[in-house]
Amino acid sequence: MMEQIPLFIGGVWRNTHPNESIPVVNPATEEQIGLIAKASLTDIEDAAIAAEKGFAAWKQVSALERATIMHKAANLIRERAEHIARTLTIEHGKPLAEAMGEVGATADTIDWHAEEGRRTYGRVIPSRALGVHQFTLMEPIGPVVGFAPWNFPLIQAVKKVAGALAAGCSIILKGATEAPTCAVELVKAFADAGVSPGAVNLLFGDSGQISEHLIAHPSIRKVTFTGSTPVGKKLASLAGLHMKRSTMELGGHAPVIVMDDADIATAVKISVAAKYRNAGQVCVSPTRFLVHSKVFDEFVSRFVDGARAIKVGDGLDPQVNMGPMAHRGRLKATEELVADAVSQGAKLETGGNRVGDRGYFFEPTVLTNVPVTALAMIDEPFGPIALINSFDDIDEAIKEANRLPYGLSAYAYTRSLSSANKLFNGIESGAISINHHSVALPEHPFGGVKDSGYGTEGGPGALDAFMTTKFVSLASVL
Ligand SMILES: NC(=O)C1=CN([C@@H]2O[C@H](COP(=O)(O)OP(=O)(O)OC[C@H]3O[C@@H](n4cnc5c(N)ncnc54)[C@H](OP(=O)(O)O)[C@@H]3O)[C@@H](O)[C@H]2O)C=CC1
Ligand SMILES: O=C(O)CCCCC(=O)O
Repeated sequence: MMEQIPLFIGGVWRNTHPNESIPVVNPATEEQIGLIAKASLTDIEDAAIAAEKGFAAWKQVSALERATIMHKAANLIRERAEHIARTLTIEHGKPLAEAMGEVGATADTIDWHAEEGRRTYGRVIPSRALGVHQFTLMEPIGPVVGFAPWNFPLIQAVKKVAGALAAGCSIILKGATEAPTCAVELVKAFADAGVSPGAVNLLFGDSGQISEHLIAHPSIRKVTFTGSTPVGKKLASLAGLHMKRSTMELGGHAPVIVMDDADIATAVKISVAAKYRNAGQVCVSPTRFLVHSKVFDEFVSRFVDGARAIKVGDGLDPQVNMGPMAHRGRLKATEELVADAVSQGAKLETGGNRVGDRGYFFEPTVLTNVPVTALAMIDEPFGPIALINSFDDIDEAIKEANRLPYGLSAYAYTRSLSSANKLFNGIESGAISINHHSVALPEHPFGGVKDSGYGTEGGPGALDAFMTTKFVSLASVL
């Protein structure tokens, strides 16, 4: 039996006619494993109306009760973790251990936002006049539409859903087509935990149609998107046109600066694991390695050994460290990026080829001496490709780090406090990790600068993105 993946609108699961379905493919086997209900315009409009009703109900639920319901949802995710992780691996391709990590992080993200929802404090403002009380209230902005990407279809979905619900908003989540079941499980956990009908809704389908209809819709007050920079610019323009608040978490092309005083063995060990995690389909993936010429040969040699030691295969195999690319398009794009770099003079140190002829597997790849005109040095590679070049001077490295319009994440390795200081002040990025690789935890603000977008998810200001400030000036009646 083919798995049927439904929509969720106004507290009711809804299937569409099988002719209006989108196939789900296992990227490790290329077998069709499911059919997703594709939302019609009527479904999309119904979701907007449901989200408006859901907002009216959910904002009346006390912050404490909302937190209790959200904690219950987090625990349901934990209870169902094995099933959710397994389907995530089958649909997306990532190794089971990575999928389990994503499920665990999802539950933690819900818990963290639930508690933040109990602390949406306003401020008291000393008034200039006697008998006048002035203060601010933080109010939920209203129904939100959130778009989850396919690379982390669960953790990037929950940041939007948990943020909205904790603030007292309702949300329509557009789930990732490549790995839809985890979005269904996420929404199911909230429904089973007792969120108001319509507070969480789930759509799949034509992302262009969904975004155009909902961003323009008068009921929708906020859009939050994780995905590519070109699509983000389009949605941000649409949001501007309709005066909707937006958060845009877009692409990256993270530089990694390795100084000559760094612990090279550690830098390589951390970087190899981070580079090939999720087959490199990570917006904060370390990508442009800029290595001091004095340690370049040692770094490359160790890195190549690390890349060759990675076992590629079906993510359900516990021995596997790297699964397939999530969809056929990424495989083709990765092949093209490697061919282009080599044709422009880059040296292929290892990898560079598709693995087998079934499944979207690609070898962990290392390219060195890559010209800055190579496409991989300009566009986000979003695949298992490490690009390693050398530098002699820290200012030169910072200049190269800032060359691209992206500014999401950056990494550096050095034992010198003065170099570290220069690097974290000089590099234009939303985040920088020095001497380790910090993953995005719920308490960390996550977002980019320049073409990597604006606004942050998580961290101390997580709920601000879903709230408005109301100023109240109250005079006593004389
Ligand atoms: N920042 C990040 O985490 C991510 C970055 N990317 C970047 O995007 C590149 C290409 O990814 P790819 O999926 O092939 O291409 P796209 O740029 O077409 O799609 C990127 C994401 O945006 C969604 N999307 C596309 N058009 C619209 C729209 N009009 N309205 C709303 N959502 C839309 C897609 O959903 P759908 O597939 O349903 O159309 C998908 O999730 C990657 O190489 C990477 O650089 C991609 C995913 C995540
Ligand atoms: O959307 C992305 O690609 C970034 C997700 C980061 C997740 C993590 O570092 O754990």
